[in-house]
Amino acid sequence: MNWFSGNNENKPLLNKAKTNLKNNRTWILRAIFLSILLLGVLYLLFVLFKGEAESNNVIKTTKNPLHISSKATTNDNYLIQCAPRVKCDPNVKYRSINGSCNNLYVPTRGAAKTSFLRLLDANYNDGHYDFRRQTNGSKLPNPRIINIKLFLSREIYRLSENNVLLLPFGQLIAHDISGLPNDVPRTPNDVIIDCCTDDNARKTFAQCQLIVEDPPDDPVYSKHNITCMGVTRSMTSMNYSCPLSPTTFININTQFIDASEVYGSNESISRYLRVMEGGRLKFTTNNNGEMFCPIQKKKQYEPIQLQTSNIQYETGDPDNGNQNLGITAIQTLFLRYHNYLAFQLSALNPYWSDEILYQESRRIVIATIQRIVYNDFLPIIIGQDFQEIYGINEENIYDPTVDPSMAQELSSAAIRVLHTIIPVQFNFMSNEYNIDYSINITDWMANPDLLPIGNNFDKLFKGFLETPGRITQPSYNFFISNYMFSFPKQPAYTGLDLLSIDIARGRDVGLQPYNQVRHLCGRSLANDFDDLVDLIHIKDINTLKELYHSVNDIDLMVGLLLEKLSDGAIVGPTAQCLIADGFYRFKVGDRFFYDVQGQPGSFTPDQLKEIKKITLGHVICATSNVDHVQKDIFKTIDHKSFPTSKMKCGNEFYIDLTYWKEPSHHSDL
Ligand code: HEM
Ligand SMILES: [Ca+2]
Repeated sequence: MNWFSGNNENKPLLNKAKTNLKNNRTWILRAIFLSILLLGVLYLLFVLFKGEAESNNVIKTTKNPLHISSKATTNDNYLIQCAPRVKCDPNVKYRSINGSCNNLYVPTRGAAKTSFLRLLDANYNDGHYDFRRQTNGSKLPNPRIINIKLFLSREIYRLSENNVLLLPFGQLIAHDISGLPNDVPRTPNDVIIDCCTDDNARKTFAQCQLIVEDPPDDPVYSKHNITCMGVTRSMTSMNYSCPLSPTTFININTQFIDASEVYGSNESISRYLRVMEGGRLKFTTNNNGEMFCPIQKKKQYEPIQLQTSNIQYETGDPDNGNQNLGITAIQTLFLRYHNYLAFQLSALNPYWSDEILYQESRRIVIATIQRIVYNDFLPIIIGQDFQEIYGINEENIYDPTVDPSMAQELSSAAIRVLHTIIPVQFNFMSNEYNIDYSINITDWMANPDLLPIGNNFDKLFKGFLETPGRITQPSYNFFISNYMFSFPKQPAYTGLDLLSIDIARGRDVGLQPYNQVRHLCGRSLANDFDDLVDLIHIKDINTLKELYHSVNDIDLMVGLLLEKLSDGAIVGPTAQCLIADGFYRFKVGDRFFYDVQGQPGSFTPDQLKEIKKITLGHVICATSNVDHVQKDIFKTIDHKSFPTSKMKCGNEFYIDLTYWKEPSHHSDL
């Protein structure tokens, strides 16, 4: 209604006021003035709020322009449709064995036997399970041919400033956060089917789709008439009675960094591994009385070669603890460390129960591993500065909205770039720091027999500390690229090719091609091969053109391996981005992360101060006869040339647990 209209409704009012037309006019002017003022104030408020909201956005997006977020649409399907419903007690002090109840809002988030996270939706030809095809509809190039043409013959024999210890520690962490079992086809009588030799199986078993055919002119395999690698597809949610589409993969390990490879990712394994006395884990001893993991009664590990080893150890990671001598050694190290802590804590607190001793020791083991990962390991992998600007080093604030799960892109590609640091040899080093002997991959893969012999454990760790590692480069070493898990009945130098398997695995789990993932990590989409020149050498781009139909077809693993390294890092920008994303999640999304405060399981400030002093050097000193370790534990120091650059185990590496001593209750009894 118009204020000035002369309609009947307004007339009486106007009539009442007719005596003072001037007053009336003033009133109108005032009203107009007030309205304008009000509108002005409203506008000002609007501008202010809008500005603040925008600046908030600016803060959110510019504070960490490096952060990526998942664009996948299927991430919660497993949790919604198939994960068990779990009730949590928010006051529980210790993390559960299977990782459930870490996130109190979504209790199964990050737990063992939940799905991997996808950063980008799965890419399958049929949208469900069939391998991705090239953009022209043809099959993707054979992974072995990709290896031969791009990687195999370009090994760089320059040594790294990092030592070999980086390798077993890295693998230990990889197995903490990721477990994707192979789906091995079997006959109804449980006999393993060899997809390579059984033509019929190839057609009938979906698991056999991943086999890699070796080309007739293969530089290695053709000499031995080996024509095929029997890689099998991975277990899917279907194997866990959860049919989902697109195909979804289940991480059988807890997705948090929580030493699940030491304690197990489910209650039955964790119980089995415990003595149930003094908080200790089960162990065996060698002739010197030194501690090793318990020996498996029934050998479980499947690679054919292991069936010839006399022993296999039980660890919290049943699939991988025996895979190679390095991983078995570092598993043993942390078993010993747990039992060392349990013993020390029981001396301080004689009245603590087995359960408390176990849980408190476990809590310190986990904190120690997390500390080493974020303080010593990750800075080498993605670079100290990058880690800093990514915000991974900031004081920890737990954020329950951050999904702590392992990304498929990280597990099945980015972190596998570290397969390039696998060396050919391990050195066993004497007390006098001489190399006693060296063994080749063909002897140290799947063969734990050597570990408990004599002083091999100490000699191996001395070798790890003293031997320069392999530098990351666009190739795996020749042995792991041709002779992995060499087969007993085959000629000595034959086996599998880890690089082909890594490429094939990416297709198995439906990873998006390199261009898409690179784009997720902030690069503009490449329109043709030549646009990759910012990160990939022109010579490699030319080979990529020969192998793939389009720039949009390149496998993620292949692109990651070819990228120039980022400053200060040992991986290229896209792997760096994916690894940073993962380790941000494993930290900020973990309610029990060691430095989170205000949780029932938080360490006291004094305990935390002590934890922050513990390094892998402390662990090695506490658990072995190694007598000197370097401050930067992953840097090579030649003891003989620089004897003073290392520090003596003893006072320097003493772990003070007195802050775990509880006031005695005896007087109350
Ligand atoms: C001697 C050292 C190593 C050997 C022999 C080795 C070998 C293997 C093999 C055979 C696989 C299974 C491949 C497949 O079927 O897809 C694998 C998987 C994997 N590797 Fe390594 N690897 C080593 C070190 C490392 C290191 C240092 C890292 C990273 C820090 C790493 C990360 C991974 C990851 C994340 C997987 C997937 C694990 C899963 O989800 O089950 N590996 N490796
Ligand atoms: Ca874990």
